[in-house]
Amino acid sequence: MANPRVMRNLVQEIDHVLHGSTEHLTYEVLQNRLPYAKAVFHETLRLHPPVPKNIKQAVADDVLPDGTRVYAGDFIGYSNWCMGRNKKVWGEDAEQFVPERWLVPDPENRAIFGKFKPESQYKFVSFNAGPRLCLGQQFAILEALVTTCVLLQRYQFRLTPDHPVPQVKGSVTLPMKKPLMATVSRRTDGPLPASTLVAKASESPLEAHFAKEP
Ligand code: HEM
Repeated sequence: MANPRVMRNLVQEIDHVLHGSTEHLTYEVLQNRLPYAKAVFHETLRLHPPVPKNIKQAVADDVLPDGTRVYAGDFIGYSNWCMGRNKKVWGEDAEQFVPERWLVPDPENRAIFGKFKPESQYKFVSFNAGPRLCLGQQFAILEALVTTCVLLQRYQFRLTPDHPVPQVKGSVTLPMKKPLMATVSRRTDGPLPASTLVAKASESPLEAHFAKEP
């Protein structure tokens, strides 16, 4: 809602793939045909991880990649909220909401927004990493995509005018301090026809994003 460009692209992808119906909302479609929606979900969790910090205990002596010694029994805390915003990890635009960072061109498929490119679980740690990776990760992604598709096919969401930047409370999870105030109205524009999609490759948001890269 705070990013009209992303919202427009998201609605266009959903309309283009699903044609205003939930009939085509299959597992295959959710996995492979909605790369932009998947990118928006991952970009949201990168900047707003529902588990924003964590603590682990070393089971054996070890040395971290930067040379720090760790001894069995030591506790190590880390903030994935900070990791998600770290420019050394995500680049200069780390604090910007840019779903395109999760997409690569897909010449075979010719999908308008390219192909979803997952990151290493040790870089994108919102679902933890390693042997104790979130067991529900794939389920959570599918659930989020289904909900996004169903809602955006039917409703339009707008932040109330002059909405302040939402603040979060410090907690084990990441609750908001105040409710997000929005206006929800039924969509009257119907599914956007494919002709309103990115007309020329040079106007593709994905290519525009890549064009910025050195
Ligand atoms: C956006 C949604 C979700 C996020 C961000 C998330 C994140 C996480 C994180 C960070 C952990 C690691 C906690 C730790 O041990 O330090 C975790 C563990 C786990 N999650 Fe999720 N989770 C999500 C949704 C789900 C769902 C929908 C399910 C089940 C259907 C689920 C099931 C589990 C289970 C069983 C574990 C424990 C895995 C283990 O310790 O081996 N999660 N999740």
